[in-house]
Amino acid sequence: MAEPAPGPALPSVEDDGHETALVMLWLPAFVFAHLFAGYWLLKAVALINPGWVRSLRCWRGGAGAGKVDAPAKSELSEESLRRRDRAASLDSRVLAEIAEAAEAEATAALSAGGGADGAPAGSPLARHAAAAARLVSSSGGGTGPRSSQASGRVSVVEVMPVELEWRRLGCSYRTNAGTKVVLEDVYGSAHPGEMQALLGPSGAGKSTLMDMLAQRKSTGKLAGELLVNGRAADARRYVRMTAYVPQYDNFVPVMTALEVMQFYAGIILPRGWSAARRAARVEEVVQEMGLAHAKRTLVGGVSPGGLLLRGLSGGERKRLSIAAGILAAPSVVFLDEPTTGLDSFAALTVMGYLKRMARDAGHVVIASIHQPRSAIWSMFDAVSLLSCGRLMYAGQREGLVEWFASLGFEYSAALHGVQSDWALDLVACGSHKPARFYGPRTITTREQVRAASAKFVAAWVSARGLDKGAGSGKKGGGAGAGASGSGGASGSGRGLGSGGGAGGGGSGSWGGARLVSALGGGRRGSNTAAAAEAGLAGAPRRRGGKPASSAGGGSEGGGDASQAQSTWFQQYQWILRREIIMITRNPADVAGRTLTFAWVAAFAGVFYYGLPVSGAGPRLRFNMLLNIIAFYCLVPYVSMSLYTADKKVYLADISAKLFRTSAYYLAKVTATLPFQLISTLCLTLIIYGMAGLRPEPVFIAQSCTLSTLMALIAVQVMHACAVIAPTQDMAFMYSIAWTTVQLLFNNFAITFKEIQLPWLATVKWVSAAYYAFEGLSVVEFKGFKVSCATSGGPDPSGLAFLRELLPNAKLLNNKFALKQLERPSPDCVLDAGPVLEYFEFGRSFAPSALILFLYWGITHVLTYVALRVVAKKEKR
Ligand SMILES: Nc1ncnc2c1ncn2[C@@H]1O[C@H](COP(=O)(O)OP(=O)(O)OP(=O)(O)O)[C@@H](O)[C@H]1O
Repeated sequence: MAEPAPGPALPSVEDDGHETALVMLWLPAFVFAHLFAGYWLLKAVALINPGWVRSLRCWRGGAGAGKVDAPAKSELSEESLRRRDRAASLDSRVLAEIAEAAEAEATAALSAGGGADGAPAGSPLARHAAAAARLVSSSGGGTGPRSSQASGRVSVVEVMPVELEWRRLGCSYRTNAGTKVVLEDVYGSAHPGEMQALLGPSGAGKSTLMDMLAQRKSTGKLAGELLVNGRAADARRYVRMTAYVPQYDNFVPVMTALEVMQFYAGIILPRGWSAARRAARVEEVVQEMGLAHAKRTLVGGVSPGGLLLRGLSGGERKRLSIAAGILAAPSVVFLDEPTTGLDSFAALTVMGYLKRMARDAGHVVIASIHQPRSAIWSMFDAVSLLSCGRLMYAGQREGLVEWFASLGFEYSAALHGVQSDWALDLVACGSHKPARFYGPRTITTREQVRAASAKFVAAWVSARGLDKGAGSGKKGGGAGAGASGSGGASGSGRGLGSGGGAGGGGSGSWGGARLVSALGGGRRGSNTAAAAEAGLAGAPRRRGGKPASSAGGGSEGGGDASQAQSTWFQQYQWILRREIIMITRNPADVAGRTLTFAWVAAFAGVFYYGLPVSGAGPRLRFNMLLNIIAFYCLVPYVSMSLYTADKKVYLADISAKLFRTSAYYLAKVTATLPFQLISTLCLTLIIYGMAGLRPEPVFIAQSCTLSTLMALIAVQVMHACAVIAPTQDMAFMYSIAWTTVQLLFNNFAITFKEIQLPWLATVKWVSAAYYAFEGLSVVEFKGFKVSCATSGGPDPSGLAFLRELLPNAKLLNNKFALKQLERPSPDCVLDAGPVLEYFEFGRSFAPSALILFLYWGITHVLTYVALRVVAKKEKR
């Protein structure tokens, strides 16, 4: 390969100009990386820990200059912190009501009047019931649906009232032990303005029932029918007229409560709404849910990367979930155990808000709940009680005791305490129940559960005329099964058999014809502008608009449901905004990654600092180029937790059908790409400059392009693995498999022609490292001249040069060659090109860059397809 030839002036590390140019490459990149990361880090810290900023201002302004209103966190005792949080979790209106309720409690305790729920006057139960009643009565009594206008507020939207009825619901799974029936023959109904509890012992089937009612269940063998205003529910529309508030939310910890609401408003409110109207609706719901004081507070929690952020209290967070759920004024709101994880006071507050929301705006609220305390229990209008997948009772809350009394199971307030506790104890089977705790008669076996359930179902079916065939549409306070009296007693006129006409196509149902017409998009007069804009089932309707008349003749199937969603571009914009917030406010993301890249590059740069342009040059340069590629393959591992956290957020959103995957994916790429480019470029420039690779701008640009593409591929592969793999550990395994291929199949440590099994060499085609290494090597070595005489040291001859370049070469034993090379002339240069020939590297920059670009594109397609597949597989 030695080919003495006259050539251009050689670059040399000793050359001042060259060295300066390279320093000018890496030093600014290093400084920029720190300024850039520092900027985002400070912004994140200022948001996460405003106390620091306040202290900084104080310090800058001198003692006393920056008056701090609240005592610093450290100055507060645990108890005062707790009290402060508790006070902050309630708006003044609720506090006033609670104070009033407490006063009423005291009065009730002294008075001789009758207690609620049949509890003795003055008992804790009666006092709690009174307190709860006061808590939710902001504007007079009554349990029927009422508009928020009635309570003196003018709302931006109005809820479309919806009547639900479900019949013969069943669910079973195939298991190794045979078919497991988890729900059988479950009936029920729910009415506008009603808050209904799904109650039952653990494993009774509450979640299964709620998932079925919310039409979000896709596993198991499902049976039965769900009627919306007397008609079979259209799944697509139904999902849009309902909201499902899961037990655990999936909010981004670094977003404020207001930003969360704005995001949901941007996505789920109708596309035609102006920004001002959206903002008004957000403000309205924030006020409704008592979150006004917490608008600028971070949601908080554990951010991806493990940082624990202080934010909203448990109760506020739950209310934020509910607020996000009701933004689009859904007709039905399902809540999976809304009080789980809350202390009893926060639980009472949340349920108080829900109750008021149902009653004032006319939502149907259905919540599964475990052991509600008495005050919460008394807020429910209706209850469905399950045991072992069987329906034990469904109807007005007040009718529960009466129904079980008719079966011979007596309730005693003194012995059993809260009715809900008694009911749960009564229907729980499979264990011994001593009479001194449970009373003389109780249910202990599955057979007894089945018998009691069969009696209730028979009573329900008969009360609704379902046993005489569908379509009879029994209307009004249908009696039956001992619950009728309580239905009447509630003043709502809804007993066990009341409400929606059974299969009557709306003819006998409450408001059914009117609603069906409105859903179908009937007549779109100017006074129903919002509904027309939305054009969807259950879309928010402008307050004051008359309901669309049935004369419009529309049917439930006639509307253009797709108009209900925000446009693809709106979704893109809002997701983009959220993504930028997510990555810039998470110190482990943009700032952390940029700093990691900069320091990895600096460390490697010190290691390879000022590579010689002598015989050892090519070997060391190859080595360094391969190491750069290895860094690119390894560094994205630090972000694996971010990718898996992203997947969780995506799955939660997509299962709620919030947006399209394509909008999400493009927004994500748009948000992350600039930051990825910046950190990668910093890494490349720092290492390139410190090592002293070819200083000409064209080579720098080409090297940066190839390196960046390689880095983007590595990042994208990690992302794809995080999406494809079911767990983070598996994601690591998949990524390691890919990285291993990159590290082995690059043609350097072992060339492809040296691989003993020829078929194995074909793996090189999937090695991005191979394409990148070839491209970078060609850029570095093609036309690169190495001085024969620059090796220095005690032996400045070409022999020393050769020994550096080819330490194991047999050539060095050849006397003839040695003689020729012993005394190279001072202007002797060697072309490094033949080194490329040895590795069979010939592909020039452009095709290498193109291949890497396509590779990158394929990884994106793979990630996108994987996202769609996992979304489909997300079953409940
Ligand atoms: N995929 C499944 N395969 C088999 N059984 C299942 C499956 N999903 C749920 N189950 C069973 O269905 C029954 C009802 O479960 P579900 O979660 O609805 O009860 P739950 O009343 O909500 O219980 P909890 O109050 O403990 O959450 C349980 O016995 C559960 O083990």
